[in-house]
Amino acid sequence: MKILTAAQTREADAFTIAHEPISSLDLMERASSALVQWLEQKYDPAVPFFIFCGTGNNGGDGLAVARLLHNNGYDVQVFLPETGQNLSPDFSQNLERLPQAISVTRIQDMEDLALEIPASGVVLDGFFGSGLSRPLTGLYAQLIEFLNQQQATRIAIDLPSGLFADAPTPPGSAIFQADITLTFERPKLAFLLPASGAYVGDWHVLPIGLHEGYLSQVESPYQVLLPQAIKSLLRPRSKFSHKGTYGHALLAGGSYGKMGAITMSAQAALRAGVGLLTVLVPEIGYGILQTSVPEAMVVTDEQEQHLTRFPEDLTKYQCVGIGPGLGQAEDSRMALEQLFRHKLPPLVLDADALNLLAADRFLRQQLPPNSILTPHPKEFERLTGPAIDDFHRLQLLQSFCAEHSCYVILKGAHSCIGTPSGEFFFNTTGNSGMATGGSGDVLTGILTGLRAQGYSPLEACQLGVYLHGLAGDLAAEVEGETSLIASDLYKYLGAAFQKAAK
Ligand SMILES: NC(=O)C1=CN([C@@H]2O[C@H](COP(=O)(O)OP(=O)(O)OC[C@H]3O[C@@H](n4cnc5c(N)ncnc54)[C@H](OP(=O)(O)O)[C@@H]3O)[C@@H](O)[C@H]2O)[C@@H](O)CC1
Ligand SMILES: Nc1ncnc2c1ncn2[C@@H]1O[C@H](COP(=O)(O)OP(=O)(O)O)[C@@H](O)[C@H]1O
Ligand SMILES: [K+]
Repeated sequence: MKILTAAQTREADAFTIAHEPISSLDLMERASSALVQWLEQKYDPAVPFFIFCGTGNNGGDGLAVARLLHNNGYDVQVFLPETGQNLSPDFSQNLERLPQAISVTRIQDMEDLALEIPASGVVLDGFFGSGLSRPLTGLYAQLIEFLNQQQATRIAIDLPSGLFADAPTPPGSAIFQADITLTFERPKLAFLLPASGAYVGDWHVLPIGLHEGYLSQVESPYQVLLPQAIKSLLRPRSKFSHKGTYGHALLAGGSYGKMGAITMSAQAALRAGVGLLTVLVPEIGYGILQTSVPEAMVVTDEQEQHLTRFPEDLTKYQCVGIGPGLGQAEDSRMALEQLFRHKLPPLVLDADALNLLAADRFLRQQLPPNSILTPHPKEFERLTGPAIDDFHRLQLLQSFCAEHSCYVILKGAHSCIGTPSGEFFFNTTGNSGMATGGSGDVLTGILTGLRAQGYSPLEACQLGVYLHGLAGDLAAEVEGETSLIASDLYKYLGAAFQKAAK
């Protein structure tokens, strides 16, 4: 699903109004009805609503929601800061439509707000949405600060006020700290990035019937990965297939004290459906791998504690994954340099393989095209140099992928796949239980297993991040986020495949 910029959202709005056709006021009514339907499913009429409105269309939504909730028996109070700003026509119309019985408090300064908001109440933020043009100051900033201190549930309409939808918000700006954000039609880019996403809380997309004629043709480099798209990528196994049908993968890594990393990758590659798996480890890993992953074949380096060379001919493998637990010894770096000189099957590079690449510009330039790299933000910035903010990091991602013709999975709460052609795909599965050592090693195994089965690099990245996160979500339902550990991720991978195929 494509993500739209604030400017594209306005175009979608205007296109829908012109081509459905529908009046702007009726479109606002449709958006507000979608909000109310969501709210009524979650809260009963005993819950009081405190609705704060700006003077644009986000405020218009707030007023329409106030009327609709009131008409359905909810206790609603409205608060309108008076800053002398222009009123949008739909705001004015909804103000006229507001039933007399609803209490409206006009606020010129904070002293006008003698208000106790009970913890059981809900605060709705309708100050600003996609029309924010500058950081909030003055009365709006003071009101946001007041609301952010309340115990009540804070819900943002469309976007937390003060947050830019698709540009960095200057640090220190006043931003509504939402518990929940109910956004229209499409998630906003800011929701998916760590600094801005921290203000959004749980977000839900409410469809409001924006025109398909616009949505299907609009160009956007940003997309979110949703279940339908993932389902269509999964290839069923065929009855007369055999282990050769599903590829032979090689996973290389492990070093003294870090054999767990490559062991978990191996488990994950197998659970991802690869036909045959060989694991290349230093001598010290032989017994460990043979005992803990009996399904895998094991070849060892003559060096006891870390890898120093790769087999000359790797062409019998359909994918080679390198990095988990590898370490950064100089002879491991040289082995990688040697490796890049040969004809190679598709590569997945993670962890210390990335750190070795980062430390050696020459090595980076030899990176075989169509490789998949899976850095977390620190590993990523070792490769590209520091990012000023999350949006700049996306620019760095775009140029790195283009320069090296590779696919990079920038890992995080919404892992982002960058492609050589400049697209970004954000994952929507996963949870903070996965912030635990070894989670990334499991992802490397999944990607290697998928790529060996013949999935294209983009398909493997999309399926890999989605299934990895889904396994985390299914594991968290049983184990809880706190107790989730990386080995749960491959244990629940089978259930994730099954759920994704439904
Ligand atoms: N298609 C959809 O998705 C639909 C969207 N809908 C809703 O419309 C919302 C967008 O509405 P909107 O364009 O009127 O913008 P909104 O955010 O209300 O504010 C603009 C006003 O605020 C002002 N202003 C800006 N920054 C400011 C600041 N820092 N401090 C003070 N003032 C500031 C700005 O003034 P200006 O920049 O011109 O000086 C202007 O007057 C959207 O989020 C959704 O809720 C639905 O109703 C229907 C379908
Ligand atoms: N808060 C979170 N929400 C969702 N996924 C997360 C979260 N934190 C971490 N993850 C996922 O867990 C994995 C962590 O990878 P990484 O940092 O490389 O771990 P390790 O090096 O310990 O294996 C990534 O795939 C990341 O997307
Ligand atoms: K808002």
